[in-house]
Parts: sequence; C-alpha cells; structure tokens
Amino acid sequence: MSEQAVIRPEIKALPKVLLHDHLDGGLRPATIVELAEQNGYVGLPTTDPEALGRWFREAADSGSLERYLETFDHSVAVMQTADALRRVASEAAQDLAEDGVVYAEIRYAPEQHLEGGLTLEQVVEAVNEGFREGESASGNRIVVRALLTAMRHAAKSTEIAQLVVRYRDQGVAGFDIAGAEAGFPPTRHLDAFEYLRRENAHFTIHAGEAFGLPSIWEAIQWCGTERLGHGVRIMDDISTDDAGADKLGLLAAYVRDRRIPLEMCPSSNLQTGAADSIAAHPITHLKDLRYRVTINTDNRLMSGTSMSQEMQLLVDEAGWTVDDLRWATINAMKSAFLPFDERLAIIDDVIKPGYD
Ligand SMILES: O=c1[nH]cnc2c1ncn2[C@@H]1O[C@H](CO)[C@@H](O)[C@H]1O
Ligand SMILES: [Zn+2]
Repeated sequence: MSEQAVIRPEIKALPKVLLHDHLDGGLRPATIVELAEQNGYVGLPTTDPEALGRWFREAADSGSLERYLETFDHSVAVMQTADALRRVASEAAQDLAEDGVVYAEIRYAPEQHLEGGLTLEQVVEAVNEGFREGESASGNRIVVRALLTAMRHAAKSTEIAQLVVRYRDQGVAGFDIAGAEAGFPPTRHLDAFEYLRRENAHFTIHAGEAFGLPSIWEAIQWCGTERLGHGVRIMDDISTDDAGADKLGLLAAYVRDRRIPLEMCPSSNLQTGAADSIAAHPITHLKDLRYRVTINTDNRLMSGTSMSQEMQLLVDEAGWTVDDLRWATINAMKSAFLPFDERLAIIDDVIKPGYD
C-alpha cells in the first residue's frame, strides 16, 4: 500500500501543475463523513475519518482497475447535491493550493451526480462555483479549470461533449473519458470526439492504463486526442536491441515525435497493477527518452497522495532531480488546455521564478 510520507518543505514550496486529478477521487475523508450524515447516506464502511482514509487506500490497492473503481461508489454517493458539489470543489482547490499547485485541471463525470435530482447544467455550475470559491479562499495563488468526463461504459459522451462546449467560457477547459478500459475502446465515443474537433474544443483520453497499445492507438489516430491519460503502456512499443539501446516502435515514435503529453500517475498505477514500483515506473525511462512527461495525482484520496508526495517519491526512489521536476512542470503547463498567452504567463511569472 502507498505510504503517506512526510513531505519536505523544499518540495512543497515548488510550483506545481496538475493536469490529471479526479474531483470524486480527492475528497477529504472528514468531508465524506459529514456529507454522508447530512444526506442520509449509510453505506460508508466506517464513519471515523482516519479509518475511512485508510479504508480507501487499502480498498483501492487491489491490483485491478475495475476493483479500484468500486471505491468511487462512496465518494460519488455523497456528491449528489449542489451544496455538496460546491464544498468538495472548493476544498479541492484549497487543498491543491496549499500543496503548491499553481494550475490544476480537475475532472469529474457530471452524469454521475444526477441522483439527487440535479440537471447536468446544475452539476457543472455548482462545481464551478466551488472552484471559484476555493481559488479566492486560498492564500496561495491557484488557477483551476474543470474537465468534464464521460464514462466509457455509458452512452452520454455526446451530451457531455456538448456541455464542454456550452461552458467553455465559464471555467470548463476540456473533455475526457474514464472508467474501465478493457472492453470499452475510445472509438465507442468517436461521435463525441468528432463533434469536439469540429468545435475546436480540447480533450484528453484515459488510454494505455489497464489496456495496451490498441487503446493508445485508437485514442490518437482515430479519436485525435491531444493528451493521453496515463499512457504507461506505450512501454509495450519500446524494446531494447542487443547493444542495450532503446528501439521505438512506430506508435511510440509517433507519440514522442508529436510531443503528445503523457499524464502519468505513478502511485495510482501501483494500485491498479499498471506498474510494479516507483523505482521501476516507466515515467523515469520515458523522461530519459524525452517524452513529454507530466506528473499527476489521479486520485489523492484513493492513493493517499498529493503532488508533493508524487514528486518526492520520484526524487527519493527514482533518482529525479529538482531540474527534472522543473522540466515536468513546464511540460505540464505547456500541455494545459488554457489559452497560450495564459500558459506562458504562468510559466514566466510563476513557475520559472519558483524554481530559481
Ligand atoms: O485511473 C483511472 N482510470 C479510469 N477511470 C478512472 C480513474 N480514476 C478515476 N476514474 C473514474 O473517473 C470517474 C470520474 O472522475 C470516477 O468516478 C472513476 O470512475
Ligand atoms: Zn484518471
């Protein structure tokens, strides 16, 4: 199971950029307990916040993406009212700011928050309000944008894509698909991706996490994704020749040549079985090969992690330097779904000074 490390102040102080973080995977355990009580949800495994945090980390540590995803039943259950969504979003923004994150794209699936009678629009507006509240409530400067996720097993992707376009000027930066990967290829949602491209809208796709190269290939070459959520399995297309040199297959070369950003989530991958250890996680090999690698949390609650913790783990267990962290942070900001001038301003005014 992932350890909750003591974070060194010098790592915490670094400016960070987070592109892959799930709203329903990042709640404070104490908030889950309070919201469950307020909303009459009796399904929690325990109502002791500390024990609940531990339960999430252990239950998510199953070695399978499908079982990992079952833990979201509890977090999603307490996010069914506008008040709950606003609170969770506000706290997420504040927790990230406190951790030194200066820009974050936080994703969630609006279709999973309709059980209390909210419309899709009301869900998006409540979360947006929470992000705005959290941005101004935190002492540290942070910019937060939403990504709207469609669940890959469901049939709502076109509707969610339309929501992304409708709210593009109100804090929604892009679209994503998530959920069990095996059996639900990206092309199942081709209509949604084609619509978004016609609308000049941004999207990323979870691909190459629990399923391999065909998923990555479809995401890029059929769906036209701008970034890859995880993408760790691109390693399946990289081999070593007799002299020990890396040999990139056609897809692996394409991903590197086109500078396609990889939203990598080391601790999450250990829990779902997509990687064996932090030391052996492909993120380091891919960094050395100069892929456009970024560091992400995925689900802070399920992994008991933070951006600082992911960075510190890479430093302590995979030999990363502060220069590597700076490079990955600039990679991430370059890859954000924010207008170019705003990205540049954060790089020049916040990130570079923070690493000097
Ligand atoms: O690592 C992941 N891979 C695939 N799907 C995920 C992952 N983490 C979370 N979700 C799914 O995304 C939904 C919306 O946020 C979550 O409810 C969960 O089902
Ligand atoms: Zn994810």
